[in-house]
Amino acid sequence: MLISVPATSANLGPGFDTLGLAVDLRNEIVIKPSKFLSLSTHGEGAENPKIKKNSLFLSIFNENYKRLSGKTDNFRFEFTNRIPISRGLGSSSAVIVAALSGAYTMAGVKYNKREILNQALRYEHHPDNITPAVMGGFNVACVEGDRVYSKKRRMPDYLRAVVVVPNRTISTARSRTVLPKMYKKEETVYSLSRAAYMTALFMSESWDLLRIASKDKLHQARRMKMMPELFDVQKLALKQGALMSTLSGSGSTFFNLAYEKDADKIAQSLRDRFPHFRVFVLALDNNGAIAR
Ligand SMILES: Nc1ncnc2c1ncn2[C@@H]1O[C@H](COP(=O)(O)OP(=O)(O)OP(=O)(O)O)[C@@H](O)[C@H]1O
Ligand SMILES: N[C@@H](CCO)C(=O)O
Repeated sequence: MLISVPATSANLGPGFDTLGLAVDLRNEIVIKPSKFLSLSTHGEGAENPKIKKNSLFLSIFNENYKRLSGKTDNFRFEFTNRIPISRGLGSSSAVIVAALSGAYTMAGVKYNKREILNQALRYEHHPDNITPAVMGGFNVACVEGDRVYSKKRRMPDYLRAVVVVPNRTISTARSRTVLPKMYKKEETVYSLSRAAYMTALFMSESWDLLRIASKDKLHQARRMKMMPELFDVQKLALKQGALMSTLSGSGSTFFNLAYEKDADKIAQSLRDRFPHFRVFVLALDNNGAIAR
């Protein structure tokens, strides 16, 4: 059994805990029945003993496999990690969604994506990464009770994500602590109006107005101050023709949306100026989590 889950970029500027999209950079997990529990890890984090142990995946997989099958069985798990860890590209969501998809599949229980998404909300309480990780595409999502309500729009193949991955991690839990408990009405309206406008732009493929719509006053600048070089990343990406340039999730990655024809030029400028950061040009993903 192969499970594959894409990386995701959440918030997209003003859509804090609400908007997100999937990019074509996937973690893959092969799961096979086995006499003993065994794990192998390749790629991102493979040198880190905590990641190799993958207690996040195992605890969710085991809890749900037992819930669904009534049994405790052993498996071999082969992880190929391509999503940078703790960098704002939804690495934790990918693990959660993979563990749930794996548990349902190995237990032989039929499921739909909505079921996986609602279960994933138990482990990650904001829906903006888990929704595109499950569904693919651009998603607007809200939570009511213990359910995610979301709407997906497929992304066209003439756009690219130019993703700048700094060499330092920022954990989501820590990055949420730098945010205020209360916001001024002006800041709230500034971001709320842009999140609504941005949703309309994505839904109508009006890319050229994203620069205005992607500005935010709730979280970006406050978080970027933890890594001030990010202000220069944003300035350069926009100067080179990015349609929008936003902190990806809680950081440290920067997400730039661009027309395919501009993407390589933007990426090269960013590589030249920030040689210590990794820069990827990625297609957008419309498939979300896959199990086969
Ligand atoms: N491939 C992986 N294997 C094992 N654990 C992982 C893996 N990817 C992520 N994790 C766990 O998730 C944590 C990172 O979650 P965190 O929410 O801080 O970052 P993120 O999901 O990459 O960022 P964001 O939510 O802003 O997009 C890691 O510290 C680790 O515990
Ligand atoms: N909406 C979340 C995304 C990161 O998981 C945040 O900004 O904290």
